[in-house]
Amino acid sequence: MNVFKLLSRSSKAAPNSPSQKLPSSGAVANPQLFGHDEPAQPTQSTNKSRKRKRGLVAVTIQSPPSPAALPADLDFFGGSAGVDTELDGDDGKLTKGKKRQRKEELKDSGALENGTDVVEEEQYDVDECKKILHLHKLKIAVLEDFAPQVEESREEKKKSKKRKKEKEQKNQKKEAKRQLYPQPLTSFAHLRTRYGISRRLAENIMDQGYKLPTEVQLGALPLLLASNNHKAGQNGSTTGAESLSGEGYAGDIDLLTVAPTGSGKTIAFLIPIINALLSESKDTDSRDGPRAIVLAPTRELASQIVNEARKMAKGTAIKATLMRKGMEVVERTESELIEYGPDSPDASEHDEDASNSDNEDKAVQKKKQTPRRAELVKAAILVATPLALLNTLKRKDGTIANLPSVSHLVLDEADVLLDPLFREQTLHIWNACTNPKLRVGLWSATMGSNIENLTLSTMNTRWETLSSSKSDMPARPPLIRLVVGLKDSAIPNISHQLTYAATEQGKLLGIRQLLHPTSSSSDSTAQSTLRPPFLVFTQTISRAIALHSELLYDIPPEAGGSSRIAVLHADLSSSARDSIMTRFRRGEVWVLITTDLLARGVDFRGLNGVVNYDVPNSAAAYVHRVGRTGRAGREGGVAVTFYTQDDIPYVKLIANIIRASEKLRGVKAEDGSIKQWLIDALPTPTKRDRQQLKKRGVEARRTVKGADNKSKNRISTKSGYERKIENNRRGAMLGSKRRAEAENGGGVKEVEDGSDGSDFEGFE
Ligand SMILES: Nc1ncnc2c1ncn2[C@@H]1O[C@H](COP(=O)(O)OP(=O)(O)OP(=O)(O)O)[C@@H](O)[C@H]1O
Repeated sequence: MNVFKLLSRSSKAAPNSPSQKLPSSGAVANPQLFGHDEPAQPTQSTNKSRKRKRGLVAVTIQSPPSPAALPADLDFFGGSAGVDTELDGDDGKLTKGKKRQRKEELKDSGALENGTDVVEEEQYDVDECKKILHLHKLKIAVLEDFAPQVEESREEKKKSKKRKKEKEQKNQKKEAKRQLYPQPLTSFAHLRTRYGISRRLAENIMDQGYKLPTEVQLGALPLLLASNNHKAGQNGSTTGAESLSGEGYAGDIDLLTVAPTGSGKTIAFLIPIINALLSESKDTDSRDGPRAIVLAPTRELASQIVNEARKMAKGTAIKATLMRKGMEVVERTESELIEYGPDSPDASEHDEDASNSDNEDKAVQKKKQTPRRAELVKAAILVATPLALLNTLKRKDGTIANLPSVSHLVLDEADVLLDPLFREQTLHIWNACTNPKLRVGLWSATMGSNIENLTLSTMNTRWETLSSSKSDMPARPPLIRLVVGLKDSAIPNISHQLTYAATEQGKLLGIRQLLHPTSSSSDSTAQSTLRPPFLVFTQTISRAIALHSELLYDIPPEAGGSSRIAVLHADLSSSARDSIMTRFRRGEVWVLITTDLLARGVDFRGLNGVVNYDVPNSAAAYVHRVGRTGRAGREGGVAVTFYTQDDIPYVKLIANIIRASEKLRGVKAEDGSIKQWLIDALPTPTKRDRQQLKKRGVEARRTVKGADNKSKNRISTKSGYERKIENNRRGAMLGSKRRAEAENGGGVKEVEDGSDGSDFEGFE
């Protein structure tokens, strides 16, 4: 079906003809954002200074598949060239022939050579490492300062201003010293040859069709896997980890990673965890509790991570599960038991959710039918939202149970998990992980310096507390920071449109124009025409619902009508949320209206664009919202942001992000979409403005509890005058209907027109 044609009602607008390449068309050729043009890996012939160490195995970067030019059709999220599209972990099955081919590829690259685990191979020398890391815009540094950050008083601050400047200059020099240049991972084949990861894990990575590591994988995997190997080395096996000690880091580390949206952070943290769990001693008892916990801010993101983990761990003993109500993470004494019966609300929600879960989850559900002890989570990897996990850890006396079995803690979207909204819950869970060997990973596309400080102080406090009770604490690992590209910036591979709509009505006209592009508009702006599927973000749930009902009938029946547009928000039940997500991923829904619930982490591979119907409440929120398109380096995504008079105090935040993103793309300031005159004209929001915006959103659109929010949430093209006339007319008609009914003793109309008259809404 030709979606664009149906929506534009134009015979001229052929989706394949415009020069615009869409994220939904075909597989991505290169998932990397930076350093495309130059070879990622210096070859022997081009670089004579390459050092060769030990036995050499030739490792080549496999050339990415040429993008299969799929039409921009209904299979929006259908990846090709081996990138699977399904939701659950059993997808991506390969035919025997393909499996053999994959194995051959691994074999060619040395990965399966003689069945040995670690094949010693060439290493880059320091200059080569620096060059590759620089090319891919990777910066890796040790955050050495473990001392808690002491708040200075105002006076002290003034006094020390001069001193600070000098200190900063010194620090800049120091920073250069603290930089690390570990071996970059230029091919997934190195995972076996250099780090000896499990064969099955390597195959699973290949099965997903991943050919080239993205930047964050290129930098993070060597750091984390070297750390894994270091542990294994301590147990007596020989590894290549020592070779990192010069310019990289050989020991245990905690890692804080800031990398662009859609750059593949999920597998960057999952691969080392699964590998570590696989190599940990076999006799680890699953009844001890989960060994890795991944926290994510929303249920949608958490269940996506579970799916990724299941794909990566397929065929191994490592299981991943989503935290659901009624599950237990730690054994409880009889007095602490919470009883679940068949009639409990938790049980009913669990029933609804079970359709998406694995056998293990179903087993939990069965046991819950009888009112007794809930089933203990047996999976090694537990993915949860902070509140869901904390609720199960809370004891009757208000204390929180410890999680000594957990040796890996990942905070995905760490900045939001450590933001006031989730901070308390997250820190409770972090502190409950009392294992002295706990390794922590913090991941996001945006990370304020306050989050770095909070991370350091949390680590300090935790360390001090543990050391005071344990005498045999291992040495404290350093916190390493990995930054890919420009910190806190939007991805460079999408185009941005900042559109002044003046009023709320103007925004509605604007979005209708996006829904019904004319052939002329599509021709003139072929580079940045927004095509379905796309996401529409509003500030509040009620505005999302209002916009949905306003646009419900905008899609022509021949294109699927109202079933093509849906709304998703936190007030819906879990099963309704799951069902909408599934329909959107399948391409049944083309326009999904939502709140910031879907702003972070959620991966819709072939999403063509994002509409900020209401401006986001921070620069970081903009980065995350627009990052739902342009995933894994896909070109052609469009981000449209409408703003009105009410938004003017805050728009500069977004304009600056767009400018930085275009600069990253190599667009000159004068050619960019944000002109200098606009930047000059827009007011700079104060710190207080920004804080207010973040906390409350744009005041004019806030939903205030108990107040009459009708006008704020009303989204309609009709003016107040038109609505008044309409209401009057409707009232008059209702009145005359009632009078007629009273005169005829009622029921006459029912016979006449076949309706019961209860929902009569005028002649139309
Ligand atoms: N090496 C790779 N090659 C191709 N595609 C990849 C690669 N690594 C990950 N991907 C794909 O990239 C997409 C984005 O990955 P992921 O969701 O992990 O991004 P992210 O960095 O966590 O994004 P966000 O910041 O929005 O959470 C996924 O569809 C994933 O399958």
